[in-house]
Amino acid sequence: MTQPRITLGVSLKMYFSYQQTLAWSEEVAEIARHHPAIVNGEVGLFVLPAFPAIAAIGQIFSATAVSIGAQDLCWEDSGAWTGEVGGPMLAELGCRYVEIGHAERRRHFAETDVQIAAKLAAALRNGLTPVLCFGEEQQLPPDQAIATCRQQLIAALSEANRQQLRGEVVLAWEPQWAIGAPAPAPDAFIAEVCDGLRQLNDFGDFHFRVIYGGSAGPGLLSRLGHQVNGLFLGRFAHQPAALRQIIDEAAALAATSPSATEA
Ligand SMILES: O=C(CO)COP(=O)(O)O
Repeated sequence: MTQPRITLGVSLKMYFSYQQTLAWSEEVAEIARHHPAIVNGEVGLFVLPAFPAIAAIGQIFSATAVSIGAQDLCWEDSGAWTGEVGGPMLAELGCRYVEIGHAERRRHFAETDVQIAAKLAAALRNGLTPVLCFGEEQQLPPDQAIATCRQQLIAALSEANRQQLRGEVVLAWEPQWAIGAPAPAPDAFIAEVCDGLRQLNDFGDFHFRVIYGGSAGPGLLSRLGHQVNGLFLGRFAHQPAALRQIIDEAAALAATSPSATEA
């Protein structure tokens, strides 16, 4: 599958009820069916609902170019793991993506670097694209933020490297202090850290896309331009009209991407 020029992801976290998730998905599917940049694949959109809604939204998005995924997975594929969901079942349900290591899982569920690394390996083993979340806890100068993120990435990719797993990994950089905040991190800071992250090349043989998350919403992508490969959205995608605006911004950016002008 060719790579989209701009990638947009939405995690619905645990905000919506089951019925709200379906209603929101119907509206977003309607947008996606008609939006040229989604239809032609220049802008990629993936949606990560709560586990029980995966099958139903898979149906809703089935006639669109929107991909679906999960917000977590078990590091084991099957067996006596009460309450967990394994990669094989996610793949069976039509998931293309799976989120790993979100700050809320690290904080509230005490997920460790070792577990996150094992989950990332499980995702790749099952043909799922990991959306690897990482980011510094406190506000730091850009060079220190990059160094902190680098350590997290080395840890998260270590098990996949050890098992010589390969594939595409979406790097969702989310400074923890910018998650759930009124506004995203400052534009210049995002640009500098994303640039630094893209230049890191000591992680192994993966194909990376770097997307920014943390109170991202309409307007941000236009301001950042080609400094990011896309956005990972939370609350500010809850209104389908706001998401449509972000897709419009992504489409405008995709049309001016270096690879677009070369083509
Ligand atoms: O954590 C995020 C996406 O997973 C960002 O959430 P908010 O945009 O709601 O801060």
